[in-house]
Amino acid sequence: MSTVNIIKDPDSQKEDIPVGSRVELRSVTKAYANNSYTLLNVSLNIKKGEFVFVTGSSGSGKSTFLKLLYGQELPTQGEVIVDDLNVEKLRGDRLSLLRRRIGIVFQDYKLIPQRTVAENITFVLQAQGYTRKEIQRRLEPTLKLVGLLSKADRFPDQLSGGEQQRVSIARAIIATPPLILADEPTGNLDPDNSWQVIQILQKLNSFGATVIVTTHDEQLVRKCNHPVIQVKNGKLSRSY
Ligand SMILES: Nc1ncnc2c1ncn2[C@@H]1O[C@H](COP(=O)(O)OP(=O)(O)OP(=O)(O)O)[C@@H](O)[C@H]1O
Repeated sequence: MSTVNIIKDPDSQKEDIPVGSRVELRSVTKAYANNSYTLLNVSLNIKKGEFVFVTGSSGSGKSTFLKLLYGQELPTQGEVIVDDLNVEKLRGDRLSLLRRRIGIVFQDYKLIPQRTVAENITFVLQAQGYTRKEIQRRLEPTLKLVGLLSKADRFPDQLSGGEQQRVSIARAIIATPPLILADEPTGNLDPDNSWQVIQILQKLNSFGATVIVTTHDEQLVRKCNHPVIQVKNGKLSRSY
């Protein structure tokens, strides 16, 4: 397992991102209770440090794929591996530790309305027992990276949608996770804001994080030169 380094230089997060995670699906089938199957016997590898898009029509299974990676859903059959960990076998503390190594970004931001930008971003670190000093040390470079240094004291309803999504990215990455999962992060954004979000994710990827982004936005996918995993009829097919 790669180690999570600590942010040292406020002007450069490059040293802070650990070596990215490796992801593997081995003959995975996922069937929900009232449903035939969403994924059927799929195998897939995503290497450390890759940036991949996941596309597919509504209901095809994109979110399910991400949920399997962070243990929100368990496979009906097969194995889901993140780094050297079999996600299904993790329980309690070990599952929490895996989740600390994964930054998750959602389409609807999931910010706490009564808390400021800074509080939203640092809330998780507080819950994880980071010292106040360490939290402060991480906050500024993270705000800088997402372009929100001047808005740390605002509340979510005082921000645009694009800014809110950047807060949610900051929250996902402040602990410098080696794996970033973004589920339709641009689904509520206009093209300019979408592009900003993708550029931030690309920057984190250039620092070493493995990044997996689900999207419906074919234009965005075409604009970037990243591998694409298409989810269709229970299968995952990779473009390269
Ligand atoms: N908790 C659940 N219980 C039962 N069925 C579910 C559950 N979650 C998802 N499904 C079903 O699994 C299929 C895949 O859902 P999923 O959310 O992964 O698709 P998606 O590709 O992310 O869709 P969208 O693009 O609309 O977000 C759908 O048919 C959905 O109804």
